[in-house]
Amino acid sequence: MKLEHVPLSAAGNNLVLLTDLYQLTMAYSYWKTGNAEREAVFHLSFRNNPFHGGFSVACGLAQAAEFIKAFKFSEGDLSYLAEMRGNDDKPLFETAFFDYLRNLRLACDLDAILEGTVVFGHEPLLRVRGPLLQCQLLETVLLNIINFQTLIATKAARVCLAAKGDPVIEFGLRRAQGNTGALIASRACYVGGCEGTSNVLAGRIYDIPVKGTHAHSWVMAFDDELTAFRAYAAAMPNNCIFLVDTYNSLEGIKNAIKVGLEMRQRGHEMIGIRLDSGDLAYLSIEARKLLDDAGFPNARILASNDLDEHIIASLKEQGSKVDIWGVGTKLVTAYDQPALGGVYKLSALRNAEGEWDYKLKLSEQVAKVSTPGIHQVRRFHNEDGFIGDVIYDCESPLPDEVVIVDPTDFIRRKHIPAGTPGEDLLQPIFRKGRLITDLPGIHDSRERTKAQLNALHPGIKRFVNPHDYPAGLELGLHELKTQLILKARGEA
Ligand SMILES: Nc1ncnc2c1ncn2[C@@H]1O[C@H](COP(=O)(O)OP(=O)(O)OP(=O)(O)O)[C@@H](O)[C@H]1O
Ligand SMILES: O=P(O)(O)OC[C@H]1O[C@H](OP(=O)(O)OP(=O)(O)O)[C@H](O)[C@@H]1O
Ligand SMILES: O=C(O)c1cccnc1
Repeated sequence: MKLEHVPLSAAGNNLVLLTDLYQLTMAYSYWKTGNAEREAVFHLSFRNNPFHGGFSVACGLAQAAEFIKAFKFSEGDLSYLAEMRGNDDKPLFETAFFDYLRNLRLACDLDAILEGTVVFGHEPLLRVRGPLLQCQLLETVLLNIINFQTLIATKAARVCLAAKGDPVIEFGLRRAQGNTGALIASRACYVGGCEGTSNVLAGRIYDIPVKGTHAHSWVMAFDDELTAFRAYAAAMPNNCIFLVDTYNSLEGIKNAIKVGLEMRQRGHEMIGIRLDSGDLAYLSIEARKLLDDAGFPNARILASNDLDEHIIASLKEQGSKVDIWGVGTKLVTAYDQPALGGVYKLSALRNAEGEWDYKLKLSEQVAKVSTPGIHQVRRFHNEDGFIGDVIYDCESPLPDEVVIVDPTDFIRRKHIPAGTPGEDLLQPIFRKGRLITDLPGIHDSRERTKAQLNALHPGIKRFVNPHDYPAGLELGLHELKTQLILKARGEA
């Protein structure tokens, strides 16, 4: 049975205080200075694809939507805030602010790129529009949700690409970053392309197929390996993948074959074996020969042991005969890049005359200068797949012939001829705080990842020096940004 309501944490769905204190002190100050209700636009984006890769996979929208739906300050939350003191030992917040928070109902619009969509640096994954105070209160938790899940879905997609269509099972729970991190990592791994997880609660909560073998402790609990395999086959004849490396892998394979033949006489078939140490290329090739010669051409060879996309790719190149990959620690902890650097930036604010003031944050580094405006992303394609993404300002219609300008190097441009087909990626999800669409389920999001990766040129998916996918600013938006940079520096 699938759980009807997916709790976001042990505290239930209401995570309104899962934020940085400065969001609340700013919210209070917007309220106090009469700025709380000014209409604002923020975008959530990251600058660089993780793992030195050429693409990322968007993930986390489902949980972000759960958070927004449940957003409400409880009496307990307000009492806690009422106890906070400033450096003069007086209350940090006025009592009247708690009445404001008590009655606060989110009235923001959220537009988002769907889970499982491939995305690139600088593209807005989310656009939040609404009262300034409310948009501000969403910053930290949206970053927390989208940064981690996009990172892990991207890692999973890379591991699955390396496996070239072989099933990948996620085994990460025991070494994941806490139990909530493990659960949500299992979900992101499935969206990214894994076929299942060993994590039973993740399976129940998110409807992910749950799979597994057995541990070394099972073998060690008996006098010898053969006895252990026989006992497992007797107890669990319909789920036998024997872990063969407790003492000696080649002997272990032979013991698995012995027990597999005995199982056959009783009308059962072993699924296969698991290798968990040693040279996985050599051992899998030997295992395949032994299994085939013994009449088990369909027995599967599962490999685990500190795998990641690079080791899997190398094992494939070495001609390994592994056909299922169990990947844990390096996947769910994003071992080689533990965080995605997503940011959430204010880009437009209504002024007293009711017009938009476009906002930008300067930086010495070109890549860190934020982009002003109210953005949408149009993805262009031809019969071979995706050819380029343009970030444009919704207030100015796209020209017939689009010029995409690289946000970190304005000399690099791509021209998209008039009439090239394309779709807008940001889709309306919430209007005035109300969910207005059925979000795709986890299985659809996983299918989307597969289809999206198929539409990317292989050069963009390679692990070493991937080709840069053209994703950047529409020429008019680039020019507007340049003017605003010069103005902010007093050089206009
Ligand atoms: N043929 C291979 N090519 C590249 N990497 C491999 C190959 N075979 C195994 N590996 C990887 O090399 C690493 C070997 O790990 P390690 O040095 O801990 O040895 P081990 O065989 O696991 O020994 P232990 O008995 O301590 O578990 C693992 O990450 C494993 O996935
Ligand atoms: O290496 P990972 O990618 O993280 O995959 C998970 C690992 O966890 C288990 O080892 P562990 O030593 O914890 O238990 P075991 O006795 O069942 O092997 C399993 O055998 C894998 O080696
Ligand atoms: O089922 C397995 O083989 C498994 C589960 C968790 C961790 N390592 C292996």
